[in-house]
Amino acid sequence: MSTSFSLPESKPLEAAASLRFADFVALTKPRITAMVIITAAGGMCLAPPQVSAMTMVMLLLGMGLIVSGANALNMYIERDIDAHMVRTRKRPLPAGRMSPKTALWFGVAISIISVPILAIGVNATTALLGVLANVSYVLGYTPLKQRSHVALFVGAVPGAIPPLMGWTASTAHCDAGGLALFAILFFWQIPHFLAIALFRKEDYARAGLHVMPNVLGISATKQSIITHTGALVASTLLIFPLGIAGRGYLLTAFVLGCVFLGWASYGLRESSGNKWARSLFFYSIAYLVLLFIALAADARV
Ligand code: HEM
Ligand SMILES: CC(C)=CCC/C(C)=C/CC/C(C)=C/COP(=O)(O)OP(=O)(O)O
Repeated sequence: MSTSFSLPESKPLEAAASLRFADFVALTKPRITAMVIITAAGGMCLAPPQVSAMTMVMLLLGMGLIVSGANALNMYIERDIDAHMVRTRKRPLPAGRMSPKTALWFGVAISIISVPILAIGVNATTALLGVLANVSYVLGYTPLKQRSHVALFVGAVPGAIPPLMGWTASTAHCDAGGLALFAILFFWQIPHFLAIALFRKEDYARAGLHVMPNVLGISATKQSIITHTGALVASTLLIFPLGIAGRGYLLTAFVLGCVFLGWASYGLRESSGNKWARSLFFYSIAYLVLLFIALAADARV
């Protein structure tokens, strides 16, 4: 379904508006950033040689800054689109509480600062991956979102790089263990976002964004959720034969995965609507947290 529309500009900056700390925090998408940091910390704990406390601090600091910078630049580029969506219209830029220039410089500054922190404090491979993730999210995924629903698969690459960065912080190279963690995060993002795209399809259509339910339809989207959840479960099980985590993890990943697949399949019924999609999105978050707890608790290092 294509939608013709004209985008209103984000509100002009109110003269009296003073810059608030809370708005800078909002610009970093703090909840998503926190979760991304957890996946990076997980990658770091699982890789064979344990890193020093200083490397750990540098990775988490550098990761926090490079992800926050990417998110601020995403909000800068999407300020007019965000003004159209119920979910995003109260953000600092569309609401007129911050000037676009401030957001741009904030995003550029913290992205740049993060690079020497990662390169010197961690290692060159991890810094390079961070730059690749930041640039592909800001200059690849963000503009593509306005053109094609395929953007999701491009955006899932930067989203999957942080656990790999955690791994390379320890090993300095991308081997099978790091790539398995990358695969888990890559596949996890597809049902995570397609569930959101289902229960927010009207919001996305209003903003002119081409998400899968509005392009291929609801049924194809539900099928895609199941296929990618299947690939997610397979990649989580791969962790055991790779010797990264033990039987306790394997059992937990299997049970969590069966629940995910079962709930995704329940959605195939025509009557499963927004309520089901919203619950699948919430389960995706709980699933990832529990999976990483199981990984950390049963790590073989
Ligand atoms: C293609 C990749 C992704 C897309 C398109 C995406 C999109 C979104 C959207 C639109 C929301 C808001 C949901 C709502 O309230 O309606 C959201 C929430 C969330 N996402 Fe993702 N996400 C992606 C990847 C990730 C990754 C990699 C993580 C972390 C590992 C993550 C963690 C979260 C968390 C924790 C929330 C709930 C907190 C919040 O709404 O701020 N997401 N995601
Ligand atoms: C190391 C590094 C820089 C990693 C990048 C991590 C990162 C920012 C992951 C999130 C991936 C993603 C596509 C989120 C949704 O953005 P959206 O634009 O669809 O969300 P919105 O509509 O809420 O703005």
